[in-house]
Amino acid sequence: MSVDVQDIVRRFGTTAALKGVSLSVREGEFLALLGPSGSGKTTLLRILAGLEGSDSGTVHIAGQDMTGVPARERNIGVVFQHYALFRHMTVFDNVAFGLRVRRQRPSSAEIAARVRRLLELVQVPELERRYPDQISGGQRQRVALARALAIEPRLLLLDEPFGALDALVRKEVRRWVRSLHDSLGITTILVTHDQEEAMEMADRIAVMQGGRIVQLDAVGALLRDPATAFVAGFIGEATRLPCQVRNGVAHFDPLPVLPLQVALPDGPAAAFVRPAEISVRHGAGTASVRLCRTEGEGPARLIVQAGDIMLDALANPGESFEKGESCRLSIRGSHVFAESGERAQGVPLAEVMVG
Ligand SMILES: Nc1ncnc2c1ncn2[C@@H]1O[C@H](COP(=O)(O)OP(=O)(O)OP(=O)(O)O)[C@@H](O)[C@H]1O
Repeated sequence: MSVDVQDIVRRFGTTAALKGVSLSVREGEFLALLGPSGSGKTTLLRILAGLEGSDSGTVHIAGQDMTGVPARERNIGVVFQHYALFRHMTVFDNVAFGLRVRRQRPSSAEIAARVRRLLELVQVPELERRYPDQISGGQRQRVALARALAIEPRLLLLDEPFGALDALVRKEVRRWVRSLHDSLGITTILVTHDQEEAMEMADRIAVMQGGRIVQLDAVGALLRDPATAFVAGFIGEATRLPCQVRNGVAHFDPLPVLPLQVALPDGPAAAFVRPAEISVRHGAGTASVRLCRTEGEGPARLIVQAGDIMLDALANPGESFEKGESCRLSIRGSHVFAESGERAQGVPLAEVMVG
């Protein structure tokens, strides 16, 4: 089902948790709400679920206005990180719960058949008689998901559902949730502050900052074309380099980095440079290699110190550096933001001259 949010505002006392959020989620889409702590992700999710009201704005689900529709009538499955299973109920009873409290309660045989199908689906059929504290964290998340799916929701809301899992299990469970989404086709919204998780799971990502959505795009577009300096720094790896623009050239002084051609007005700016955009060469220079780490077959990852700034960089394939080695730096490209918010691509001056 599609979700359409228009201009939602939500205040808690003097705190504006949401400052006018609009969002359209397509039917069958997997969308992530990604942002730092306090950016309003959970508040938005709770408003969609009907667990929280808004001061103004509207929510439509499948074209239906949700104003005044209580949570239990929205037919939405919700999984929270701390939405613990009922401890005094078996796994079976936890999953059956949503069906038993329905106004039109299915027969016991129907409930049993559906619960068993769901436990098969989430791959824990053998656990139905266990209690929540007799199963692992990953299994608990699977059961919580089965419970959310039991009501055959038209929309699935996941609020940091993998946060309590250790790194290895988290990776496995999130791949599995994505493939489950692909086979069931339920529109899904995931709240997370983990960009790797959002990038791995979602079709599109809504980046939130300070109660607003600052950009909504596919991962590739967020990396290629960040709308604001915040997005450029928050999505993907990038080093922020302060610079001064003078006559269309960004100078990094006092850093030993070659200036870039940039179409921005004169004044202070910030360049966001990804590791692959930094070229490090052997040779006496004013930068030095602090760390050189080889990972598998890819190029070595470097941390290079230039003045007070540490830059993440990649070595050329096959090349490695000694710790402490002096080196020369140049930047192949970057996203540059003026203080006014204006943005431009920074390109090497040499290339401009050659081109
Ligand atoms: N019930 C509440 N009472 C008062 N303030 C609240 C309440 N709920 C949220 N807030 C405030 O609203 C803002 C947004 O909170 P929200 O939980 O939506 O952020 P979040 O992006 O989900 O953060 P996190 O990643 O830490 O969960 C925060 O400043 C928070 O302190």
